[in-house]
Amino acid sequence: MSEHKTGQTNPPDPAKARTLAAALPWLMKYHGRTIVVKYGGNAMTNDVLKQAFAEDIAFLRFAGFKPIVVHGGGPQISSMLKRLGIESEFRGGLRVTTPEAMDVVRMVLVGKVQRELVGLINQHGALAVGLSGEDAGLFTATQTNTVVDGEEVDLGLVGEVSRVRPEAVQDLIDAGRIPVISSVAPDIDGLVHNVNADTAAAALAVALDAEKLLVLTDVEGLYRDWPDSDDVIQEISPESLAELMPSLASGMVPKMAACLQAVQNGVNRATVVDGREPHSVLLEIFTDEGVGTQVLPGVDTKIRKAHDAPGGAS
Ligand SMILES: Nc1ncnc2c1ncn2[C@@H]1O[C@H](COP(=O)(O)OP(=O)(O)O)[C@@H](O)[C@H]1O
Ligand SMILES: CC(=O)N[C@@H](CCC(=O)OP(=O)(O)O)C(=O)O
Repeated sequence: MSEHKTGQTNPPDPAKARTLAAALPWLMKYHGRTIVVKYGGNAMTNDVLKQAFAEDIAFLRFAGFKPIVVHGGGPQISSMLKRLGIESEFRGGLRVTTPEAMDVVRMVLVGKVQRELVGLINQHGALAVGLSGEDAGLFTATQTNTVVDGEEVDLGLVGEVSRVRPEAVQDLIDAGRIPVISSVAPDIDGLVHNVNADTAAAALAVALDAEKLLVLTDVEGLYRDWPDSDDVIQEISPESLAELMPSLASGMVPKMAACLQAVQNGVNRATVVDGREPHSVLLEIFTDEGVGTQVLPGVDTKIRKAHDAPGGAS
């Protein structure tokens, strides 16, 4: 016996259809294209944001894109180091990493943050697979130091990516999976180094010839006159960004260096977006302008008022 329910239903909402139809140009543009998304630790501080991020990544995959997640976890590492009573400091946006701290970095990134992201994405289908730079030779690191105020600072077990073997990631993408990658990597002798996640994401985007590098963080984009946050750089060419690099501070140094490295080496565009905004990944990909800072060749620098600045759009 069949049962029929009667009662009030809402009429179909034409606005929903318009929103879907408006996405068509971007669906066509990015169909089958590789997009590397760097998810920063500062943009994963609450559950609502994390769930929205996982939905966005699954959405991209079901829309026919090839998303790859490279994740950070700086604040999560700092809080674990603090709990364990291990001191740590940042110089030039990078964590000075002792062997003792390195154990914690690896444990938090691979064992905690990566596992959590994989679990959240897999709530939308059995798609995500976690890897680190140690898996299948994905990244080889070379120890690196930094220069702060003209002086070289020894960063300990910090590496930059000197070689990428993207085959394992490519295999996963070809199988329709979503790789979720932690930024720790061995050097040629097998000693594991701490790699900034922005740096790792850029290296992978270049090696995979990605269409786009999308970097989520906890600010609206690159502020022109930081620490003043009234004016956001909306678009900038690699040449103008290279000129700006020496004036940048803290976490923006590796982030903008990563965007520059990506665009200078064949990635079509790199964008820094505000990960405090739920669904910022979809907003950036399916919107023409006004979201974050885009680094792309051949543009004049374009500035806009910050959304939360006096006189800014809201
Ligand atoms: N010019 C700038 N524009 C925006 N943010 C800046 C700038 N210079 C420094 N910052 C700092 O960089 C931070 C982002 O880097 P970081 O903390 O490493 O983020 P994430 O964890 O997302 O990688 C911002 O929260 C801000 O404090
Ligand atoms: C060398 C270095 O600084 N490594 C970073 C790795 C994590 C990271 O990059 O996390 P975010 O993306 O959240 O900043 C660190 O130890 O914090």
